[in-house]
Amino acid sequence: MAILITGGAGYIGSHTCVELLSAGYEIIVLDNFSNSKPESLNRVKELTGKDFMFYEVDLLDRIGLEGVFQNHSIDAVIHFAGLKAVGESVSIPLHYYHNNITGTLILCDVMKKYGVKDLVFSSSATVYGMPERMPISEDFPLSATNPYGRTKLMIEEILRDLYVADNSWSIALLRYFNPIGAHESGRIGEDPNGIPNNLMPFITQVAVGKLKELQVFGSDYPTVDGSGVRDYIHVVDLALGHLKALERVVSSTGVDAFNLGTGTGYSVLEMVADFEKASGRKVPYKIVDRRPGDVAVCYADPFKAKNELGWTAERGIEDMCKDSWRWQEKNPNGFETKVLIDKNNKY
Ligand SMILES: NC(=O)c1ccc[n+]([C@@H]2O[C@H](COP(=O)([O-])OP(=O)(O)OC[C@H]3O[C@@H](n4cnc5c(N)ncnc54)[C@H](O)[C@@H]3O)[C@@H](O)[C@H]2O)c1
Ligand SMILES: O=c1ccn([C@@H]2O[C@H](COP(=O)(O)OP(=O)(O)O[C@H]3O[C@H](CO)[C@H](O)[C@H](O)[C@H]3O)[C@@H](O)[C@H]2O)c(=O)[nH]1
Repeated sequence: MAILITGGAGYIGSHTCVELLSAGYEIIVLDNFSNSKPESLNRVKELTGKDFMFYEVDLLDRIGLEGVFQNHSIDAVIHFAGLKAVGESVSIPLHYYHNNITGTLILCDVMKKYGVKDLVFSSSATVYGMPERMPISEDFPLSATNPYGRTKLMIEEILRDLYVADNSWSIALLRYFNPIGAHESGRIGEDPNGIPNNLMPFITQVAVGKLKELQVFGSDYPTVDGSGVRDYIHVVDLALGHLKALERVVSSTGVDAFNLGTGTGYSVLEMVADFEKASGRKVPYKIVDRRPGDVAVCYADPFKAKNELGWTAERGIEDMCKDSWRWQEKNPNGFETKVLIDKNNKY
């Protein structure tokens, strides 16, 4: 079976490519490298010993995208491509709406034209807005608190409308909780641009000495120690969730949402302690004010994914911390390989 992976050079996409290739799927990867590096795909090849086709194409480039569908007989699409930084989405909302929503509209239209109607979409737990209770199940009310979250919510609704209009589509909306960790080889992992927004890459960059100290956003939440609680999930477990969702979309029709989380929450201070234990490094931190827009606690009810997809997260917090650290320690500059320049400025 041939699967098109949009955004396949990114953090979750590259780990999913490894699992798909290892399971024997043929993959075709598309990315515009707006938030990733070609080196991640070289390493996917290295890790699996398998080759695949890659296209440097932007989803907004309809002609380029059609070229991919003309060259390959695609059976299904896993759609990761999108911009994901919450703060940036508040500053440049039009760019986020255009990239994420128009990109998805063009993708679906081209899929329709080429008779490909099986789709796995990267949604997010952010579509639950400020939930009133925990754990969060898929039937909770949906809302968004920033433009990024609204793109996910709008795309979910667009995909539901698409199914209503043509019920031969088969779509899985995967609502990820907080992906962390890396492939256990330490060859691929998360490589954020600039100062990380998310907790784990910030912690690893403090531990490796690139950043001075972690700022813990808030110590007065109604949680075990006052810091925010989240459902951290190992990126390899998340990747494996996509294989299960893929099996479902290719064998049925409908549109359905699934939480991909572990069902267990950890506080920021617990994460710091677990990371220090797993890495043997100190993570200096200071407590600062709450970050605007953050919820106190967020964790999944993962029952539906277990029941209907046969998927459960298996890797625990120790593996998540160890693997995040191995990746950071072996690749202090992410995928940027050192380039030696001689005195004549020649490579
Ligand atoms: N990482 C998280 O915490 C998280 C949580 C929930 C949902 N998600 C969603 O999962 C998906 C993957 O996330 P990730 O963490 O791997 O992010 P990522 O930025 O590492 O990967 C996304 C990839 O999509 C590519 N891309 C973006 N716009 C594109 C376009 N117009 N055309 C072609 N390629 C494009 C980027 O270059 C990048 O390689 C995203 O849709 C994201 O919103 C991520
Ligand atoms: O430097 C930091 C960064 C984060 N945190 C805290 O660590 C926890 C996790 O924060 P992240 O930024 O890593 O993750 P969020 O849960 O805030 O958000 C992430 O997960 C959401 C889904 O649950 C959405 O997908 C969102 O886009 C994505 O960034 C929060 O309590 C946050 O306040 C800190 O204390 N210091």
